[in-house]
Amino acid sequence: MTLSVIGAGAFGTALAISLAGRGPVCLWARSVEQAAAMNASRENAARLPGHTLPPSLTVTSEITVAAQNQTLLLAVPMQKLRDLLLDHGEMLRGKTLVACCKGIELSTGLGPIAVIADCLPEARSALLTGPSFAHDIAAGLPTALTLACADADLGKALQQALNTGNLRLYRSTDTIGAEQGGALKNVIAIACGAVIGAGLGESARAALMTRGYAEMQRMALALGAQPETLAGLSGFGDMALTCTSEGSRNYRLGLSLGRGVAFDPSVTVEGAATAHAVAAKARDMNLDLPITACVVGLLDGRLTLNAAMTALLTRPLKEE
Ligand SMILES: NC(=O)C1=CN([C@@H]2O[C@H](COP(=O)(O)OP(=O)(O)OC[C@H]3O[C@@H](n4cnc5c(N)ncnc54)[C@H](O)[C@@H]3O)[C@@H](O)[C@H]2O)C=CC1
Ligand SMILES: O=C(CO)COP(=O)(O)O
Repeated sequence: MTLSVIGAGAFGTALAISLAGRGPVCLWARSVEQAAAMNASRENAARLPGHTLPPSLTVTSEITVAAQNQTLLLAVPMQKLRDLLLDHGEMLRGKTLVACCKGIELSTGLGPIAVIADCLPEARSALLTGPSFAHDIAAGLPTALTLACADADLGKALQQALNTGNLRLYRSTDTIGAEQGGALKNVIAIACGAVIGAGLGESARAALMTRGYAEMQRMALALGAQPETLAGLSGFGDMALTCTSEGSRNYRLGLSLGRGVAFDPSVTVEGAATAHAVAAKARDMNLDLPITACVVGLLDGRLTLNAAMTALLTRPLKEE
């Protein structure tokens, strides 16, 4: 299987480095300058400094070159996925597209697989998601991810093609569960960061993770996900990583909210838009997601952290 990675951010570059250990990989950067700089320095200094690009990895800014390969990994932020698909629809039509983003589209409430189906119905799609920091993958450290694909045979082929020495892939046909787990855990990570940032303690964080997981299940199962998927790498696994590590940008945004300090708006934080998308969807579906609602209130500046904690602690007492 010949491979291209579309999007030369931290994650796209890390995946390309790992996959290049198996054979030639083409990495597409949208700017000519970035592609030239990466080819010259053999590093992605802007997004993933300190990791050398192997010789079998070529960087290009020509989508026609990247689209010569049949299987394309799409590693752009969730809110940019539709633009990418529409901008390059002619080139991507009929390809196998593996979404590598985590989130829910704000304008539609759709996850990555559904956005691909909406924009390019002829494309074959899959999702690669789970607990993994880009710098861990690029450093060759062990990671395990979920490869979700509704077409079981294609899923098996992709699992074989994308598994590398340090990247172990488990497959699933539950694309809804994988999409929802990867998206919703980022919202809970923001909440956990806020609690730690405000000095409310690790017991409070454990409570938020557990009740946050209950919220993730409530939404995902209502959409048709399987509970085992939520309990796997793409759900529980990624929540555990992102809610406990300062390596996570979502968690770091939460820390800033809890400490009352500014956060660099240029950093990709998927959970912010996703929290708003999920809260709107929960209203439409008549689902109660109190932690998500508090995260939205914090992000919008409508709620202080103390008010959010009071709102959560004074909810009616109920069975677990
Ligand atoms: N960084 C990480 O450790 C991990 C990231 N992810 C996911 O990967 C996705 C991408 O994140 P990162 O690579 O970390 O972000 P990043 O901020 O490092 O890079 C994003 C890249 O997307 C490109 N881009 C933005 N808009 C675009 C458009 N309209 N067309 C084409 N390219 C566009 C940017 O130029 C940039 O190269 C996110 O959904 C994230 O949740 C998943 C697992 C790990
Ligand atoms: O999804 C990730 C780890 O699995 C990356 O987390 P952040 O996007 O919060 O940095």
